[in-house]
Amino acid sequence: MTYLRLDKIQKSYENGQPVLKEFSLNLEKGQVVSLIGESGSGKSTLLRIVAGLENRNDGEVYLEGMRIANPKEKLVPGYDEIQLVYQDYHLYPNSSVEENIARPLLLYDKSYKEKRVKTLLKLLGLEKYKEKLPRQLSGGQQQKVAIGKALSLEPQVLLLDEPFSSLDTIQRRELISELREMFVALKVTVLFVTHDLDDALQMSNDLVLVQQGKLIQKGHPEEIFTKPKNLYAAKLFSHLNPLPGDQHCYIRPSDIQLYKSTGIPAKVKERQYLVHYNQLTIQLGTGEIWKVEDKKREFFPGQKIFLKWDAGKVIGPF
Ligand SMILES: Nc1ncnc2c1ncn2[C@@H]1O[C@H](COP(=O)(O)OP(=O)(O)OP(=O)(O)O)[C@@H](O)[C@H]1O
Repeated sequence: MTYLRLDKIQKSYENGQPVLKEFSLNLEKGQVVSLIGESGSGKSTLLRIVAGLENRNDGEVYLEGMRIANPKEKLVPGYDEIQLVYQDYHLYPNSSVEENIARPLLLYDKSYKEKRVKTLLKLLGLEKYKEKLPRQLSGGQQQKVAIGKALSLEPQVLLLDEPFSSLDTIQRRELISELREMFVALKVTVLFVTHDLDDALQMSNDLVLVQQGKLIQKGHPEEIFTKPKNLYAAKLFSHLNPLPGDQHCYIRPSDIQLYKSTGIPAKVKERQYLVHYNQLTIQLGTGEIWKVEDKKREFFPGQKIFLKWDAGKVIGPF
């Protein structure tokens, strides 16, 4: 049986356009999936529906066969088994790290509570900060506390709604790799929402792309990179150069080989130093402006350049 099942979810807010359109997705136990979509594509709405915190118009959510009720059907909306973590940490400002993590366990047995909090502090590397208040911690550490708080009830499903947006790139990368290991160790099923492909790739190999409330494509990043279903999926991974005479087909900068004498001629307009290559802006004889990757860093503005690519790498038509 599928562990977490989202079945044809439909959602519109009052008098509004549909925000989610027949959205279906199946997750296995312990699977970590990154859901990527532009701002306004319905990602947060979807997570709130999965958590049982937002009413859906149609469709169902099941966790191990148990139907997740809409908030209007329940006295206390939401489920202990499904925890949602947001970007803003929702921590108790006057409680220590330890107390924050213990807070959802108020009604639990003291020895269980102590054991659980100790385990989470250790897993999250927060032992030495356990007495500190949230404001005495960095953004990354505060986010760890928020995740610890969400994990204290031993949820089976953790929903992460852009939880790292306020952190800088290095903090994000480190935190994501630590959390990824922890999620595997705890066998928790995770749906991670982001609009950042890098964050998504750091977190998991299972990607789901959402556009305007619809699931566009899901699968391994390599599959989406080589066989994107639409222009949005294709553009997520790199710039696309439109083929001359066929504006619906494209070639990626990384799939173009550069030569000094044979191939399709172009002229180098600009050169930008990037970490692994120089990005060249070039103009083709037909007038198109393209981006290409000069991995050997050998071309300069004003120079002639010649291009070749494998017809199999052409993307589209879209
Ligand atoms: N409570 C609400 N009432 C009315 N409309 C809403 C409500 N919440 C969200 N929306 C609308 O639903 C659409 C989807 O919003 P949602 O927050 O789910 O998208 P998102 O993909 O999470 O966006 P972002 O990445 O910016 O957080 C948007 O057009 C938004 O304005």
